[in-house]
Amino acid sequence: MATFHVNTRQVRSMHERKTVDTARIEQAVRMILEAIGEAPEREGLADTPARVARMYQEIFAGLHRDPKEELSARFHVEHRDVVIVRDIPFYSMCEHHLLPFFGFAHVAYRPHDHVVTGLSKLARLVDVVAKKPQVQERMTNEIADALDEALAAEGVLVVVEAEHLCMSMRGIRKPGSRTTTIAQRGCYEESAAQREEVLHLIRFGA
Ligand SMILES: Nc1nc2c(ncn2[C@@H]2O[C@H](COP(=O)(O)OP(=O)(O)OP(=O)(O)O)[C@@H](O)[C@H]2O)c(=O)[nH]1
Ligand SMILES: [Zn+2]
Repeated sequence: MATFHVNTRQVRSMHERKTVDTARIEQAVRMILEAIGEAPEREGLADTPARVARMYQEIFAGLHRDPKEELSARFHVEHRDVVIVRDIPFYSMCEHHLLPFFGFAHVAYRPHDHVVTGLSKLARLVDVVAKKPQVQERMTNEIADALDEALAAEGVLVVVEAEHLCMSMRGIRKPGSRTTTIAQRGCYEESAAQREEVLHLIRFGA
C-alpha cells in the first residue's frame, strides 16, 4: 500500500527547491480515488493523477514566492494621484476545502515621490498571491502589503470580490453569493474622503 508520510526534512527540501512534489501528488490522488471507491487504473482515470499533479504545479505556482518581486519594475513619472487597475480576474483555492474561489481584484495606490510600477505588474501581483491555498482576507492584505512595502506608496487600497465554490456547490449551497474584502494602507486608511473617492472610481469608473 502506498504511503506518503511527509517528514520535516522532505518538506524543507521541497521549500528549498521551491516546487511542488508531483510524484507525491500523483500518489495522493490515486489514494483519494481508491478511497472514494473508484478504480484508479480504469481508462478514464489512468492519467488523472499526473494531470492533477501538473495542474497543482500551475495553480499553486505562487507558493514560496515573494509577491514584492512582481513589483521590481519601478520608474519615475510625473504623476501624484491615484492609479487604479480594476476588474483584474483571478482564481484562487480556498485553503479550508481546496475548492476554487474566484472573482475580481481592484488595486489602487497613490505613488510616493512619483515612483510607479508597471500596470501589468499589479495584475502579476494579484496572480502570485492568488496561486496558493488562501483565504480571501489574507489574499487582500498580501496584495496591499506588497504594494505598500515595494513602492512605499502614499496609500494603497485593494478590494477583492469573489464567489467561493465551497459556499456554492456544497455545504450551505448559496450559488451567486459574493464576498467583498478590502485592505487599506496609508492615506486611504487615514482619510475617509480619499478612500470614498477611490471606492467610487472602482465601482463606477471615471
Ligand atoms: N473568512 C473566510 N472563511 C472562508 C474562506 N473560504 C472558506 N471559508 C470558510 O471556512 C469555514 C470553514 O468552516 P468549518 O466549519 O471548519 O468547515 P465546514 O464544516 O466545511 O463548514 P461549512 O462550509 O459551513 O459546511 C467555512 O465557514 C467557509 O465558508 C475565506 O476566504 N475567508
Ligand atoms: Zn472553502
